[in-house]
Amino acid sequence: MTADLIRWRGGPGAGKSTTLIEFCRAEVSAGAAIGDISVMTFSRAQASDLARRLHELVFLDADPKTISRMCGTIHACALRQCMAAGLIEDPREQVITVTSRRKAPIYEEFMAGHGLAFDPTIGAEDDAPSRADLPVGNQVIALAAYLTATMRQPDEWRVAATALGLAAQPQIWPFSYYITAWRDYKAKNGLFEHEDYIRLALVHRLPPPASILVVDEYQDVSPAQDALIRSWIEHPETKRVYVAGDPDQSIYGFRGCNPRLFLAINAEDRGATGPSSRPVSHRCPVSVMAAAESILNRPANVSPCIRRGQVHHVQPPDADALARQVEEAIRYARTLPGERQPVFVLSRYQKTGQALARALSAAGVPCSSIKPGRVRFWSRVRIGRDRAHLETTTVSPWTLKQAITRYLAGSSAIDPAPVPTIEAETMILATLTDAKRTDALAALRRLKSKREPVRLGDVYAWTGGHLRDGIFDALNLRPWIVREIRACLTLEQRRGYEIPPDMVKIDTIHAAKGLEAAVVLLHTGFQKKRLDDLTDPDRLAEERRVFYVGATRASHALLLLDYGETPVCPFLRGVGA
Ligand SMILES: Nc1ncnc2c1ncn2[C@@H]1O[C@H](COP(=O)(O)OP(=O)(O)OP(=O)(O)O)[C@@H](O)[C@H]1O
Repeated sequence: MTADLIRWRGGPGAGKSTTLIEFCRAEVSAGAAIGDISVMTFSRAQASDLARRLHELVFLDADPKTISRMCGTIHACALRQCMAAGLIEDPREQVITVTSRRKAPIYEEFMAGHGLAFDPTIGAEDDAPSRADLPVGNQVIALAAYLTATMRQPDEWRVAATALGLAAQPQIWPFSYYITAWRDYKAKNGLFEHEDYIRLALVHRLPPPASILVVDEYQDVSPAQDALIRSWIEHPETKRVYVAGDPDQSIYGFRGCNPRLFLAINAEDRGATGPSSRPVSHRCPVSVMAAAESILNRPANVSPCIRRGQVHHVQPPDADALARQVEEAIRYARTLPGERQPVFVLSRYQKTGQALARALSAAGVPCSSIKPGRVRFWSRVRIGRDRAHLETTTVSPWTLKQAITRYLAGSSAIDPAPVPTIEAETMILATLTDAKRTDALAALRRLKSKREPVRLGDVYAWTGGHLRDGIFDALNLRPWIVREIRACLTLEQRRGYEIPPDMVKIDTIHAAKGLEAAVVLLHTGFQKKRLDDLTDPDRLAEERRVFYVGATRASHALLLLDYGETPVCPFLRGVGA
């Protein structure tokens, strides 16, 4: 038996995720319980966004953890099914990813055993100047994942390697030998990469995670994921399936994903089923949509909302000007309705994003990333004045900045103003060492255990008196960290309000897929060595879709940002000028 299957199509902001949430609500009204529904999407960020929205709109009284469990990536759902079937017992040990530092020795052991060059810092992002320039070991790992995701037979491997841009180094053949060796190595050691347990679930015909399946961002499923979901659609326990997607937002071709799979499902169609049935975008205003369509080079599956919106091309010449640009974006976002309006700074490449984060931080604007851990500076740094004396203990520079603001505002050495414990602790860790630190932390713990408030006067007493500006010299941190905290305080004083790190999210366009921000600064840079890729029509189409996804994250203003040395992507020239 095949379950009822509804497919909802629509361009950016057409309400695909919202419609899926409405389908969930209808299922609940018809008697479904949380455990009867499984919501799947592409990335963890999207899964947590969906969980938040389901909590706000459908499962108001449910435990957030229960809702989080019902929402996950397709990978996470497959993994859970493999664990339930006893096929994977200990995912912490058995699931490996190339970017995990903890798992790097596993990859290194295999590479060393085969004499392959390998760089464990290179991840699965589509970031390298050219795939053919990657160390051979990294090419093997990328190709192995691609072959599993695309379910290629060995006689198709060579063609697949060419499609992935890996064939420029014929001297590294035979690829097939290394691919087989890597698969054998994982099988022998009971290890699984993400694509492997999708295949495992498929091979073992594992049952679906729930009887009602909801899949968002279907345009980015790989052939293996598509096959798994189809097997779940056909499973006798499955009652209904809702899928949503937009072929114009398919941006993971380099991992074997294919938008045609979404259109090939035999489903009842809703949403944008033809040129006359374009839904209205609830996100993208007229000017943003016009810019986005010129990037895509054809009409979108959605028409703009009635807002005019703003599109500009900006070219800040240095980090200070970049910081002013971001501050202006935040000032504008703060005028919009809604409590918190984040600003996204999005780039095609992770390296560019990191350079932008460094430049902004140095100029005094705190920032974070969409994917956890990519921009860590404002959440965690190690204590110590130089590299040779770094401790393993860390402090949050953002909490420290808040503590110093309070510290500098104190009127006297016995100021009774209360101080949050976390700030007091951060000040102690960042300024004191050895016995003085131990004593101060013990005093802080005593106050906590007696439930007495910590006073500013206590902090002055523990940290060597009311040093005023001298507190910066007392910080046991590397000088560049102290400089960035000072720069942040200077900007705050000038503008009169704080910009917390989560107000400025810097990441790749890929990481922002499915999400939205009031203002998007879209970096226009394109790797010089990959400009030739754009002569291939399929690659050009995918690159256009990538920047289209970036541009359409903006609900109010899109700023095309030229910054740094990388050449401007050719099809962005003139957009927003
Ligand atoms: N019917 C509606 N009325 C008002 N606002 C809506 C409606 N549907 C969606 N929205 C709002 O529009 C925005 C985009 O909605 P949603 O995320 O569902 O779009 P999407 O099609 O999934 O977008 P994307 O293509 O980027 O994944 C959200 O802020 C959402 O709250």
